[in-house]
Formats: sequence, structure tokens, C-alpha cells
Amino acid sequence: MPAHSGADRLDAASSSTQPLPPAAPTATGNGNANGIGSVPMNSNYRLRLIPHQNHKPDNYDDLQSEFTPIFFSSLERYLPPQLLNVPREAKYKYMRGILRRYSSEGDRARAKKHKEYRQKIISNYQPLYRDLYELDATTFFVPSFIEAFMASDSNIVQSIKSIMSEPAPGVYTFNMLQPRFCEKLLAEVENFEKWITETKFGVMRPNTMNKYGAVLDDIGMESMLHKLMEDFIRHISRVFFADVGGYSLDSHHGFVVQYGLNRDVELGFHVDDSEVTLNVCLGKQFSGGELFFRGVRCDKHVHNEALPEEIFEYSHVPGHAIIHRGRHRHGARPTTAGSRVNLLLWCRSAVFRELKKHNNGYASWCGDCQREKRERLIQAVSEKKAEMLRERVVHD
Ligand SMILES: O=C(O)CCC(=O)C(=O)O
Ligand SMILES: [Fe+2]
Repeated sequence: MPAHSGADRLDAASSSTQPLPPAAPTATGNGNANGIGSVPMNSNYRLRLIPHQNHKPDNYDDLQSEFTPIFFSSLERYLPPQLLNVPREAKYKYMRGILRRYSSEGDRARAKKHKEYRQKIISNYQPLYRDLYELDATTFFVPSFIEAFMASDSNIVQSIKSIMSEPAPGVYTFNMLQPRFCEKLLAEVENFEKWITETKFGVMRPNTMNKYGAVLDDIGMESMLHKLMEDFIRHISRVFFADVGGYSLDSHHGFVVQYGLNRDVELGFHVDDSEVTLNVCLGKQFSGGELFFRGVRCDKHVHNEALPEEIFEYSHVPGHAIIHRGRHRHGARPTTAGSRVNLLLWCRSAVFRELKKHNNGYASWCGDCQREKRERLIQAVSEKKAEMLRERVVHD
């Protein structure tokens, strides 16, 4: 059964990063640490289930490894306490041992190819604005966004809530990016597109649903976007999305999508390969392009009809962000005039994915799982009641 009628194609909405259904691991090798970092592994290699939140990991950018450096800085927080402060080389060897042990030959070959692909871009593409490649909160973000994260530990939840609107359950919006930052990022993306055309470079698009768009992680923005996730998005996730990993977000897929004349027109109905998705409109001027939402569902219920109260439409505003669970079914209406470019950050949690494997098919965040559970409870209560009544009749 289609998720809802009309032109939305939940079943056709496949992407290299998220065929639907079933949710599949990323095919782009872009930093998904699935299956690692969450459980004791064997007597030689152990990781903690809960990360050391206050530990500041080392930087592994300069190491020549078959794995992306961000894997190591993410994984470091899960090291056993006695390994947290040993020399970087020792931590690196330990973590590389884990990664080698728990990744298949195929995974490693794909990761190696992807690394070479990135290397090719980074050594040939000349960025337009180098200052975009390192996170600088004061030039990237509007003051209200920065201030919300400066509150003390005891006030941070209230402070984050104070800049958010919740126009529909589980969908939050807030002002985030400065106009000048949006302009520069748009120009950088245009510059990259120009380079692709001139050099005829065989670029990989963010997913198979887009013919246009660029993976920002591939052009050198991976560590900047990782910092965005670690320093800001994880805190938001802790407040609003505790049921899908909360603060444990530890890897991401960062990209832009482009719509308009000679670009993509719309985006079919889908779910993201993420626990939490941040979507920020960069501009420029456009008509249409609204996001439509149809409720949060697990794999088992992903094609079920939406309830009327789950139907929600959102109009993008340049500079403003929308954040939602990756499993919140959605799509984008046609951009009917002008040009629209959005920045997407699909944030993932290895711990959440590991724990999800053991949830016996019940997803607390899925609207239909919740309804089924409620119905089972009501059924059980009424059976108990009937039994008690029968007993009373016998007694009387
Ligand atoms: O066009 C948009 O704003 C939505 C993009 C989106 O949902 C995605 O890339 O996963
Ligand atoms: Fe999406």
C-alpha cells in the first residue's frame, strides 16, 4: 500500500545512501561506523557502550590509513578508560585493529576507493573560499543560534528550546545561518559545478534521487561538518531525539541538493539514511519546493497510510534550518521558479544502530508500533476485566 496517494513515490525513492526499504548501509563509504563502537568485541578488543562525553579526541587527519580519519576521532570516545590518554599512535593501532576486524574485505576495498576519489578532488579542485572549510561559529551562524549553546549545563536544554519552533510533532525549525555564509557556500558549490563541467570529472552525487548536488564531505568539508554535528547538532538531538540516539550521533553524510531550471525539480517521498537530519536552506530565490511530511515509521510500517494529524507541509526560508528524525517520511514539492539549494547533514549513531538490532521489532519512535502496542495493552486489559467478571459471576 502506498504511504499516501498522489505522486509521492515512497517505494521508488531509492538513493545510493538510502534505498527504501529496507534501510541499507551507505554505499558511498562516507563515514558510517555501523556495527562498531558500541559493544564489547572480544577479549583483545573492547569498546565502551557509553561514550566518554567530555573526552576530547585526538586528530588523525595526517595519518595514512585505509579508514577515514574521522572514524578514529569518533571511535576514541568509546575506548576503555585506560586507553583514553595513551599516545595517539597506540590508540590508532588499537582502533585500526577493531576497524579491520569488524569490516569486511568488500567494505575496506570500497573505503579505499572512496578515499582515492576524495584525494583526486582535493588535490585538483581549487576552493573559492577556504574559510568555509573550517568551522567559525561567529561568521557562519546568526547570534541567537550561537548564544543558545553558550548556556550553562543546567540551562542548556531550556536555552536550546527557546530558539526552536515545533510546527508539527517531531519537526523543529530555527534560524541558523548568516546570509553572507549562505552566499559564499552557494558560490563555492557553483564553483565546484563549474570545475566538474570543465574537467569532465566523474562526480558522485549525494544519492541516486538527485542528478545535481554535491557531497561536501568529498570536497574537503568533512571535518568542518563533523564539528558542526559534534558541537551543535548532537546537543539538539539530545534534547529532542533521545529515542533515536540523542547525543550519541557520531558520523554524518554532508551534502547540498540543487533544484531549479536545469537542475532537479523535486524529491520523491522517502526516509533518510540517518537518525537525525538537519536541512538548511541556502537560498537563493525560488517558488515552491515545500517539504511534505507523513509521520515517523520503522521499516515494517514504512508503507502504511499517514494519519491526518501527521500530514504537514513546510516552506523553506533561506538561512533557516529544519531538523527531524531520518525516519520521518518526507519529500520535496517541485521548485517551480528560481533556484533552491539546501545543505543537508544526515547524522548517524553507531550505538543506536547496534541497539536497534535487538529491539525485537518494536520501535518506540514509530507511530504504528506505538499504536499496535497500545491496542495490545487495551486488549490485555479487557481480557483481564472479562476474566475478573467471570470469576465474580462464579463466586456470586
Ligand atoms: O529538498 C529538500 O529540502 C529535502 C532534501 C532531502 O530530504 C534529502 O536530501 O534527504
Ligand atoms: Fe530527505
